[in-house]
Amino acid sequence: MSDVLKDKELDQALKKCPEWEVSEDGKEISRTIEFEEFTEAIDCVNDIAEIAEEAQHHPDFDIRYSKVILRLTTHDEGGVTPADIEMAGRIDNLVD
Ligand SMILES: C[C@H](O)[C@H](O)[C@H]1CNC2=NC(N)=NC(=O)C2=N1
Repeated sequence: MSDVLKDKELDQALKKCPEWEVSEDGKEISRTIEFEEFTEAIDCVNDIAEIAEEAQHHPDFDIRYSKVILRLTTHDEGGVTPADIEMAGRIDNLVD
């Protein structure tokens, strides 16, 4: 059975991660983090990379100078699963 969260389950789960928003197609969640400098953005990506490796669950990163856009989805399932919510929470703990 698929682990993909239904719309209502996803809305409920994101109450704990209010910085994250659902994409238009509902298949991923994203968060944007802004820094003063490019090097801070890169440091943040490196920190997140460490926990992503540990969890074997990896966000997509879009680095735009001092801004980092993170996207999470479970590729194998074609949507957002509890693994994405857990990673979003771990990222929040790291950066907030
Ligand atoms: C085998 C390995 O665990 C899988 O390919 C993992 C790797 N990291 C992953 N990361 C994310 N975000 N989604 C996945 O479906 C995924 N799959």
